[in-house]
Amino acid sequence: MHIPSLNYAESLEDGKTAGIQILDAFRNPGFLFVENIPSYDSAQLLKWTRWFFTDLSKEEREKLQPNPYRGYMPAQSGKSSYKEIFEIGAFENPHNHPKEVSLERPLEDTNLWPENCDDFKEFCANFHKQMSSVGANLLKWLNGAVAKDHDWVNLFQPNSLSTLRFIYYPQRPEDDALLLSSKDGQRPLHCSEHSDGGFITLLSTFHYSGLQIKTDEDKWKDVELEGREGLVVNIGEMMVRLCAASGETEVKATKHRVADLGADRFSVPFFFEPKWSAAFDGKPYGELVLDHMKAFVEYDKLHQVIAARDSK
Ligand SMILES: O=C(O)CCC(=O)C(=O)O
Ligand SMILES: [Fe+2]
Repeated sequence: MHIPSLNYAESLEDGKTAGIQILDAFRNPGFLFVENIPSYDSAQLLKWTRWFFTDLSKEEREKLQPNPYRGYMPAQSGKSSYKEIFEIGAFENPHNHPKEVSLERPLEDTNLWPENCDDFKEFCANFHKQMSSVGANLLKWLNGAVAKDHDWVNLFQPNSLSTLRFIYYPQRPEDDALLLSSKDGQRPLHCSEHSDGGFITLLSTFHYSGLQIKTDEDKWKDVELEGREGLVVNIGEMMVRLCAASGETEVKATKHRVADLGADRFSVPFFFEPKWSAAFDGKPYGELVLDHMKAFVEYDKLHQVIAARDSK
C-alpha cells in the first residue's frame, strides 16, 4: 500500500500546512513518508550500516556489549524477531570508561564505539543530529495542528534520550525453531508484530521490502515505496497519549512487522524521544521508561543497575 507523503523542504516554508498533513497521516493509516529532506543521504547510511554488521568482525561487534543501555545486541535464534542491533544516543564519554553510568539517569548511558572508527563516529554524530532536527520539526508542525497552547518541543530539548538504532536482519540459521515450524505454512518474521512505544519513529528502509502495516480491517499490507528517497515515519504509544491530553484522540500507533523474505535486510530507525526530565503524569519521562523496561529481558544489565540503585 502507499502511505501519504510530506515534502520536507516545502514544509520548512509552510509549517501550518505540514501540520495538517502530518495529523491526517497519523490518524490514518498512522504512517507517513517524508521526502525531499536536504542532505539526507541513504546511500551513505547504508554504506556505514553494512560496514558495521558485515565488514567489522563478529568479535569486534561483541566487544561493544558491556554498557547497560547503549551498544550492541547479537541475534537470538528461536525468537519471534531475528536481528542484530547497534544503538547509540547523544551522550559521549570522553574518558572512555564503558561501565560507568549515572545511577540517577541510567538512560543517559554513553556510547560505545569500535576501535579506530573516527569516520563512522563522525557520520553517526551528524546523522543523529540530522534526525533530531527532522524529528523536532515534525513535532513542531504537529504541535501547531493539535495543541497550540502547549510547547511540546520544549519536552524534547536539550539532551533528548533519542536513539539511533542500526538493525541487521540476517537469514535465520537452518535449525532455527521458528524457521522449521514455518515450513508448515506460517510465514516467519524478521521482526514480530508491535507498535512503537515512544513518540516519533523515523525509519530508513533503503530499497528493502518486508515492512508491513496492519490496516483497520486487521489485514497486513506491504509498505510500497518504489525506490523513493526518504523516511518512513510513524508514532508510538506515548505520542498517542501526548495528543490525547490535548483532545486529539484519532491518531494511532499503528501495528507493524517485518516479513522474513529469506534474504539479509538492513534498516535504521531513529526513535525521537524527550529529555529525561520532561514531566509526564507527574514523573520524569526517564523514570517512566525505566519502569516500562522492566518487562524486557534484553535490558538485563539496566535492571541490575536499577536494582543496585533502588537497594541503596
Ligand atoms: O526494520 C524495519 O523496517 C522496522 C523496524 C521497527 O519497526 C522497529 O525497530 O521498531
Ligand atoms: Fe517499530
